[in-house]
Amino acid sequence: MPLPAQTVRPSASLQRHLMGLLLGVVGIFGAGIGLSLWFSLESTREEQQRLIGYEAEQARGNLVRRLGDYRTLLDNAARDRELADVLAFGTPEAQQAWVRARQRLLPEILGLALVDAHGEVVGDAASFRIGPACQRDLRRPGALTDGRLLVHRQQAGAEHVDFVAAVHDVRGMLLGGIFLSVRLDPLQRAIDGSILPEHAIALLDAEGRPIVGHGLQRGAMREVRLPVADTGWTLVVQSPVQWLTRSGGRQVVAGLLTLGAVLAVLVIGIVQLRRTMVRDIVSTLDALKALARNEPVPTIMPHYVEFEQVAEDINLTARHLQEQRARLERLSLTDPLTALPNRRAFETRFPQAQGMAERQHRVALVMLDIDHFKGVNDRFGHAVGDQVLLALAQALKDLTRRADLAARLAGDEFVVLLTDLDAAGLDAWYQRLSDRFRSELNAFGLDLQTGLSAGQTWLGPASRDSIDDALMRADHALYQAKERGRGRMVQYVEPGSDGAG
Ligand SMILES: Nc1nc2c(ncn2[C@@H]2O[C@H](COP(=O)(O)OP(=O)(O)OP(=O)(O)O)[C@@H](O)[C@H]2O)c(=O)[nH]1
Repeated sequence: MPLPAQTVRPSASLQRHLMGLLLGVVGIFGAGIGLSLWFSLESTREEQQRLIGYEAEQARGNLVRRLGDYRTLLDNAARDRELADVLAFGTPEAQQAWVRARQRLLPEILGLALVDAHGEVVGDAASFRIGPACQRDLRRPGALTDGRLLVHRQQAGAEHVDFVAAVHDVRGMLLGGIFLSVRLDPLQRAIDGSILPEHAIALLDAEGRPIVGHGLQRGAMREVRLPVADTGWTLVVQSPVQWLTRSGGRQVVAGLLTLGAVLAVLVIGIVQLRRTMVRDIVSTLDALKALARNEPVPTIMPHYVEFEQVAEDINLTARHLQEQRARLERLSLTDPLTALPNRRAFETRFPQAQGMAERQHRVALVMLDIDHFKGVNDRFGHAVGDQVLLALAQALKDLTRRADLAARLAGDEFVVLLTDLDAAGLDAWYQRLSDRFRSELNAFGLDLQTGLSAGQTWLGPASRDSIDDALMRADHALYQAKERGRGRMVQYVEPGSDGAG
């Protein structure tokens, strides 16, 4: 009974497995590249931030020094006893002369004036280049003492920053002050030299309005803000956002190239692995199919050592199976008692004999039957009967040539195909066979009065003769031999022709 076909559904997919592997490697590499990109971005950001921070520090230092210069100048003047005297006791002319003398010494100064204790400019404010906005500022409470720097941008081309220092008498009484307005250009120069050309810088007042600077932008810029001490001002330095430094960019490109190379190697490797594995599996499958179809089994030569043991086992099993099949084939064509070819072997060989007959060879078919064999069995037993059969088989083996064929059809019935013998040769062969049979019986120690009857016919070409017809003719002739007293060979004669019977 054929075994039911079992279907075992596999749970894992090789392709999925390999793809998973590939994705895993890509993921790890991708994460590595992402991480190094992130580090590069961070270090670029930090580096940029550090650079503009350094620029801002430089600019603030320059600015504070420059402001300090003006402040010191003013403070020194305010402490001068001569100024206190001029303010307290000087005539308007003396006060004016004091101012004019100093005005000439300071080219960057826009305005210079003396102020009384109420914040009013002493003398003609316009001639000292003190505008109404500055005068207003001077009048506000605490303007002489709070040290605030005020920026005035009302007049284009005359933008300036105001410095004020209080002047006291020897007892510390407030006499008034000295007022100084400075153009913004020196402040601009103080901060300009500290930054790279592509960077922007600006000085903002307490309300965030620009005092000096250039190029400040809103939006995606890196920025550093530093307070300018004692002023309420803020210094801002900006640079366009640079995402990656050149070396960081190179690192990322190198990482991507490495990832690409690893991917390519992996993909090629996996495709190759799959192809080679499939080839190994297909060749194994081919061998198994050939085995199942009883065809010559090709020797499996696997590519991978992992398949070596399987291939060796299949090759060995195939060899064993082939040997067993050959043995079975031999057995199926061999009579088990006499080891002569059996009826199947005779039927297999018969077309070859017909071919010979077709090629003008004389091929004789002789059917043999042991005389009174039943009686031998009955009198001496089956074992002796077997000995008799073996004696005839031995005689047939000895007296048939390689091109001939002797087979046991059944029981005590044998058949022989003989090539290239004429009638006389056949008779002689029959005689030799009978004699040999008897001597074989003697050799077995059997003294039996038995002989051989034979019926003979010539084979015709396949187109006009068949195995059944030929056997029937030989059998008919054998029957004639029995009829005529046994122990003889009779040639088949067509009914109606001479000598028929
Ligand atoms: N010992 C033995 N006997 C067999 C074997 N096969 C068949 N037989 C016997 O062979 C005998 C065949 O006898 P037949 O050929 O019919 O009769 P016979 O006595 O030979 O008579 P004739 O052929 O007319 O001379 C039967 O008794 C079978 O039982 C076998 O393998 N061994």
